[in-house]
Amino acid sequence: MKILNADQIRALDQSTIQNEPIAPINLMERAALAFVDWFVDHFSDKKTTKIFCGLGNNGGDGLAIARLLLERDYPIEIYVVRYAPRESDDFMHNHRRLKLVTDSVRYIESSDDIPSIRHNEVVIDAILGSGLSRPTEGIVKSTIEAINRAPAMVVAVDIASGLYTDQPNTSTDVIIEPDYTISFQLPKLAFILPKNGRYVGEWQIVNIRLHKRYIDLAPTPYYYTQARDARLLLRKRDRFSNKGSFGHALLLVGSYGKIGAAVLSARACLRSGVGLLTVQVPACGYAILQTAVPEAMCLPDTDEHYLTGQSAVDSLPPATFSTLGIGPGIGKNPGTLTMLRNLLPTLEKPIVIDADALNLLSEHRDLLDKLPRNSILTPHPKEFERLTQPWANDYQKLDSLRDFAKKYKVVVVLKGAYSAVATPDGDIHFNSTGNPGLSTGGTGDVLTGILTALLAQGYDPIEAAVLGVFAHGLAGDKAAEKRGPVGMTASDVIDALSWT
Ligand SMILES: NC(=O)C1=CN([C@@H]2O[C@H](COP(=O)(O)OP(=O)(O)OC[C@H]3O[C@@H](n4cnc5c(N)ncnc54)[C@H](O)[C@@H]3O)[C@@H](O)[C@H]2O)[C@@H](O)CC1
Ligand SMILES: [K+]
Repeated sequence: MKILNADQIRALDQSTIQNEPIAPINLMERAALAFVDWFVDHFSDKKTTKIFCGLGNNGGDGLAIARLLLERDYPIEIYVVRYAPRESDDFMHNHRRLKLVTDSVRYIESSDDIPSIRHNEVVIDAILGSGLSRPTEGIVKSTIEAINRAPAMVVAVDIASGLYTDQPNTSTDVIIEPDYTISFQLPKLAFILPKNGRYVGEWQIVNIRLHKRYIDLAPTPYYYTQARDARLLLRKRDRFSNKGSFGHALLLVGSYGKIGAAVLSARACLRSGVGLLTVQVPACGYAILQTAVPEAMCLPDTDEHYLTGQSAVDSLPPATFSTLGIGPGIGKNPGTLTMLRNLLPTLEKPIVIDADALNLLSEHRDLLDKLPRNSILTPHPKEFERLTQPWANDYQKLDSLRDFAKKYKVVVVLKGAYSAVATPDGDIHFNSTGNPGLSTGGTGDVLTGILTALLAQGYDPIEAAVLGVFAHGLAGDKAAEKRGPVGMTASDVIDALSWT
């Protein structure tokens, strides 16, 4: 699914109005109805609901929502925040319609007009939407502050008033802090960025049938991966395939005390469809790996505690494997650095790089230029910061992510809520699955195993990253359903992996 910017959202509305065609007021009605459908589902107990409306089309939505909820016998109080002399045409239109069913529209012009809000009430925020162009001030700001102080549930229409759709807010901006945001048709970039969490709450998209062709043609670097997108990427297996059809991966993983990382990445790789798997671990990990993961072949390194790339037994040269996954648990021993230094220039096919392999890259940046094109790097934000530099806000972080992926021609998976997959072409795919339970040791090793398996099977690296991150998050969600986000472990994530 695409994520469009505020200008494109405006143009999309216009395109819908012209091409469907539909009168603007009817499109607003459709939006209001979609909101109300959600609302009556979630707030069926008909608590007193205070609706705060601005003077633009977000306010127009609010007035239409008020009328529709009145028709459904909700106890509604309507407040219009009068911060400017003029209202939008569709606001006026809905104002007239509302007047036909109720007289009790109240106006907020000064702080004295702001009503008190009690804990068993619900607030609908329709003050400002995607038309926001400057920080909130005056009576808008005071009203937002009063709503934020109130103990009531708050539901934002389209986007929280005061939150920009696609650009950074400053730390002094006053913004609604909703429990829910119900947004129209497409997610907004603002919803996906960590610093905005409290200005978004739980968010949901409702479909208002905006012009599909406009959306299909609209250029954007931002995508949001949902189940149907992931499903399209998943390949079917040929009835006549054999284990040779799905590649032979080599994992270079583990060090003394961290053989668990090797086991987790190997198990995840096998659960993700790799044909054959060889795992090279320091000699101390040999018996552990052979016992814990009997499906994998094991190459003990000549070093007891660290990977050096030298194997005690004969093996294929790394470049002959379908792909490699390097990093989980390897540490930063000088011998391991030498291994990486010798290995990278010999490789031509994309590989997966994680954890301490990334930290070695950030400490020896000349190695970045030696990465095989389209390799997948999987940093968490701290590791990514070490590879680049600190950022002032989430938007700068995205710029930095995109620049890095383009410069080194790699795919970067920035892990976290809504993990971001940045491509060498400058696109960013945000993931929709996953939960805070994934913030536990070993889940990164699992992701490395998954991505290595997908590359080994011949998936294009961007598709592998988008699909692998989605499947990893989904398995995390299934593990959390069973154990709760607190109780789940990386092994539960592996057990919950499914590719259907
Ligand atoms: N255009 C359409 O056809 C549709 C629009 N919809 C609604 O329309 C909203 C966008 O409406 P508008 O473009 O009228 O914009 P808003 O309702 O978000 O804002 C209204 C106007 O307030 C002014 N403004 C900007 N920042 C301000 C600030 N900080 N303080 C005070 N005034 C400020 C601007 O002049 C802006 O146009 C969407 O968020 C959505 O809720 C929906 O009804 C769906 C259909
Ligand atoms: K709003």
